[in-house]
Amino acid sequence: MSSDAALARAVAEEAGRLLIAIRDGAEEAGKSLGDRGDREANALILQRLATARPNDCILSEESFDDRTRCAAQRVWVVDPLDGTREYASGRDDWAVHIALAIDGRPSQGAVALPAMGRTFSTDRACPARPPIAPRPKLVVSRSRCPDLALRVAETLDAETLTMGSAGAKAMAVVDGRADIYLHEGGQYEWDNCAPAAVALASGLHASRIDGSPLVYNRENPLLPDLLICRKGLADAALAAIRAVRG
Ligand SMILES: Nc1ncnc2c1ncn2[C@@H]1O[C@H](COP(=O)(O)O)[C@@H](OP(=O)(O)O)[C@H]1O
Ligand SMILES: [Mg+2]
Repeated sequence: MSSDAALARAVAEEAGRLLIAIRDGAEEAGKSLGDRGDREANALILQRLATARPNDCILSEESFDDRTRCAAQRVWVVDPLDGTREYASGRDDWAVHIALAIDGRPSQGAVALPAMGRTFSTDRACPARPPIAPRPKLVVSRSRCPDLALRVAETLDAETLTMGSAGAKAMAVVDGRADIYLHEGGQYEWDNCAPAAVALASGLHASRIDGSPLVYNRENPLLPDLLICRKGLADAALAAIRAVRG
């Protein structure tokens, strides 16, 4: 039997190949293409996880949540297509997220970036990251950039980069293309559970913006803010967030 991380990686890559094939062959575009990608990737992931781990629960962005998962220890937290609007507009910054939360902790998981041909997972060695530059790079949502992030960038004298998908942004910090990913204003557990699991496993800081731990499998899956960054920047980023929030 494969490990939970290897399962997450294999299923995320398979869903990624399906999403690429759907987009390459699609006659539809825009929202209907995004909806089809969400739906078909979700069906594939649910089927694979149910077969491989029949006793586990699943929380997916694209499935009805009857909350039976709330009593379970092991819950797969799935976003079959994160960055749907980027996927549907032909961009590369979208991801497949598959994580396993155990007792609410983001324990194992994978983030596939199919259009970039890359998959990151909790069981793969942490990539060598360059030293933190004097002017760190802070990556933010391209369509819902929070004012807080811009003000923190100013406080830290950081350069800002914009990108779609929480997974794509978090993996940019994992592989050293960016140093900080900061979000507030709304996200759900499926948007950030796999990114946080991979970030933590690769030695990064990942928390809420008040510095408290990210906790999953809550009754209400709203998890509206997060900070993922190089450990050496965490104190400065949290202090800047506190200062800006007042
Ligand atoms: N303010 C907000 N409210 C709800 N969801 C949000 C949000 N900001 C970002 N998200 C979700 O977080 C994911 C990454 O967003 P972004 O690209 O803006 O960083 C997207 O997931 P989906 O693409 O799965 O819907 C998006 O819907
Ligand atoms: Mg999402």
